[in-house]
Amino acid sequence: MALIVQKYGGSSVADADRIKAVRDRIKRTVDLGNQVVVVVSAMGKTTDGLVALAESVSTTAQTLSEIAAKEREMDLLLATGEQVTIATLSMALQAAGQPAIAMNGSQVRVVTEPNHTRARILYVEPERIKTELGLGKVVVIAGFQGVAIDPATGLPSTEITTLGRGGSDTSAVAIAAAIEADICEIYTDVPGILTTDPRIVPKAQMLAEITCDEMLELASLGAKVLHPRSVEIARNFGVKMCVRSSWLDDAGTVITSPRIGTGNLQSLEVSRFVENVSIDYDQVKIALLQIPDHPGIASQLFQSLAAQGINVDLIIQAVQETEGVNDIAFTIPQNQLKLAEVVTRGLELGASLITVDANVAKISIMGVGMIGRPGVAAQMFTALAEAGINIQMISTSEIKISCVIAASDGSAAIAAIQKAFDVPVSSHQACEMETTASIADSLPVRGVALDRNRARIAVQKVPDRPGMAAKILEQLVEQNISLDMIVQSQSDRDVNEIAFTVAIADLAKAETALKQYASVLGYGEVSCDAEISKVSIVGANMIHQSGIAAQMFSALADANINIEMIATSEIKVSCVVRDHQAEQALKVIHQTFNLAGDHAIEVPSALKK
Ligand SMILES: Nc1ncnc2c1ncn2[C@@H]1O[C@H](COP(=O)(O)OP(=O)(O)OP(=O)(O)O)[C@@H](O)[C@H]1O
Ligand SMILES: N[C@@H](CC(=O)O)C(=O)O
Repeated sequence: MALIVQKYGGSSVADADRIKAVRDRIKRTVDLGNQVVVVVSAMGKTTDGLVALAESVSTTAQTLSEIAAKEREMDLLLATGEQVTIATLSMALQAAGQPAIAMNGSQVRVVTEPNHTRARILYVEPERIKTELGLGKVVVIAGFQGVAIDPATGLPSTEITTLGRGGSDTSAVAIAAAIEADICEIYTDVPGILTTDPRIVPKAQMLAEITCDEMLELASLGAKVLHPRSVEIARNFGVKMCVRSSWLDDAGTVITSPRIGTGNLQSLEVSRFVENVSIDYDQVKIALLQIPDHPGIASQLFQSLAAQGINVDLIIQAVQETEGVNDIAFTIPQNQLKLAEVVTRGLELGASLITVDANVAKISIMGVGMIGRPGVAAQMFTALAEAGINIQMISTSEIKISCVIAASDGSAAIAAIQKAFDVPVSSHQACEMETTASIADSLPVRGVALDRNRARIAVQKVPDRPGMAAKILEQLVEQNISLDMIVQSQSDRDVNEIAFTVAIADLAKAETALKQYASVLGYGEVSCDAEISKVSIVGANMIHQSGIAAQMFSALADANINIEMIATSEIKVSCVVRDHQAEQALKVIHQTFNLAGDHAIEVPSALKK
């Protein structure tokens, strides 16, 4: 007998027929002798409808207190969607002779931080669930919602919170962790995790398994099949997880996590954000300043480096204040400097200047908990600034932030970061992410994701001195704005550009916050662009092969797609492109890495529309 959590997404419970199909699957699982806890989303597109309803009767909140008041009511409204599903599914089970009980987040006591519309789960009380299971019932729980803790008493209040869109996956995994379930099965409308979104590339291929790190990157990059925070909890608590179709009996995709969970059940989503810090002194930085901004430049450069077997590590391309030109900077191992310099200079790409700096080090912090927590990057930059250390280059991924600094600042930087985050130092190698089980037969690129929900902000003429990146980020952290793909490229001028992407919904708020401080902090224009998308490749085995980024850039160049920003990490390369070319970008990249299968994936919920 196993204890199983099954989560059914909106598409799986979209109407009465689907609810009956789900009922039958639950019953079959119970009849096999298992105990089952079910977590559900709102039916179909109910949540979208509720959001639209709210917008139709209210105005945009202006002040912070208006925003807070509206967000509280928004949570009360949105939480009703999931309650419809739990009650009807439980009734359907009872009618089929299966004892069941429906519970909302506050009845279970899914206790969250007191933040409306984006609360994080603090803990889930397992007692009531276990009691009902003991009585032979299926427990049907509303996902996406909880009850806020009362900061004054430290006890649960009566305030309803929601976890942010897509949050029911997170509810399911948190509940699985709390009741120590044997597995958490996520049922959706696709057969599992695919190499990309089958709605854009129908011949996307199924992955039998994927590592938590790969999944985290993909999920944060727009593969909405899993909420990134759910993967974070699964990884921290060692929850076994799989993604399957509620239309099929196929096994689906297993999310593997080699680590034994070390999380604290009393602070499920808010335990340690940063797991370790590492420093790599074997780095040389090459920067090409003011090269023409047109398709094919990055491709030519990195193809030529790859052809010589040069192992490029970080690649950063930032936006430039001058129209039509870009800066590209990258790092490579020390012993490849001469060759890389010859290759780069020989290409004559039209850069106004090529600079080489052999006295640099890369300091990185890593941790799955930093996703969606803007404060972590700011804290890192502040720690470096307080130690008087200048950051030359920044590149971020969802779970890692890397800064290039002067090699002579290395030990002071490590000490500052250790103090700020109370984390151990790992050797550079040990800090690498987990790789897939069978490196030999696993492709370097496992998935391609597209995030169309992003806008880009570039802050120009940022004085090149310690503390600037931290101060800029702090403005956004104060507004609770999450940013990603932070890119700062180094120029030889005494000013830098810092660019990053934010959710489109946060763009106006971010722009206002940054413009307010331009004169105080001494930076130049703040430019915003909502017409961009981010396309990314992810693969845990990417670090074992050179030329992967170059291959991606070439695919884009061949399709005449201009790359406007680049950021890389060990297991990911992200490019910002024009939004109208985004789907094409995803398709050509998927094709260039030969990721397509031999048949089209059916998405039943999409067929119905
Ligand atoms: N790499 C990927 N693998 C699988 N599906 C993907 C991928 N990238 C994007 N998707 C999309 O994710 C969709 C499933 O997520 P979706 O949020 O719609 O599920 P759901 O089961 O209705 O859950 P919920 O209502 O809780 O959000 C698929 O229909 C697919 O279009
Ligand atoms: N119903 C919520 C939560 C979820 O489905 O995961 C949403 O649409 O975002």
